[in-house]
Amino acid sequence: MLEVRALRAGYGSTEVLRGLDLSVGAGEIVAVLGSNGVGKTTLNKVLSGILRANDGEIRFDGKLLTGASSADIVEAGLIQVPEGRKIFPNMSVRENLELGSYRRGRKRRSSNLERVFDTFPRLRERSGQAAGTLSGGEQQMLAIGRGMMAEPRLLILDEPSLGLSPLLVEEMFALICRLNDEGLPILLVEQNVVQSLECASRAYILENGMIALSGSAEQVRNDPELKRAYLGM
Ligand SMILES: Nc1ncnc2c1ncn2[C@@H]1O[C@H](COP(=O)(O)OP(=O)(O)OP(=O)(O)O)[C@@H](O)[C@H]1O
Repeated sequence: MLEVRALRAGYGSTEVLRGLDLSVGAGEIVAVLGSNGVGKTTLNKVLSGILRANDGEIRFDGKLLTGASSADIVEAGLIQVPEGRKIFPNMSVRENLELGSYRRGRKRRSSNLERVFDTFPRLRERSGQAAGTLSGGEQQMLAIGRGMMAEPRLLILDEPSLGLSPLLVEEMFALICRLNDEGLPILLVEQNVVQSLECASRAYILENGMIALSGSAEQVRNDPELKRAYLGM
């Protein structure tokens, strides 16, 4: 459903993405993995319409989205949960969630809210609480819940495990796997190679703005170069 071809993007004269190809099929969970500064966030900025591509193509269900506005991208169902969660700490959990559905009518908003509360009972329990008082794991759930409120056809997660304790990281990946089991396609952009490869069906390793390695999670996990560089084996 998502096809990215020969994508080039950067900041001024600094090119960060240098001809990147990737795809996500219906029902898949695909990981884009790489260490600090390889261009993961830059890729997400381009996919969400915040940063303009210099060259290449982004298609979603055949529709060309390169150069489209963020509003059109969201309308197409390509929904991103940004790195660092970007929740509003002084607003309640419910108000934060409702922002995710602000383009929908009241009825749709409230049925989306029920669906999110069913997926995240902890958010229901804390719906009236200021979002800033939630734990780090709960804030990440809130960010994902807000993404779900926008009725995603594909969910892009930018480093969802960042800053979480090991136990919460386990919980977060279990949640991501569950959302995908329920049929939601996911592009998982992560530094956590081990956990992501357990969850993903396919993976891409991003290095210097290009795909250095790709294949099934199994193939990528067993690649000798990856084992040496990322897993210290
Ligand atoms: N606004 C910007 N202006 C100039 N250069 C930038 C800007 N944002 C990022 N960069 C540079 O682009 C490169 C890729 O950054 P990017 O944030 O995409 O990496 P990343 O893989 O997401 O890393 P991290 O895991 O640290 O978020 C880095 O060298 C970074 O310094």
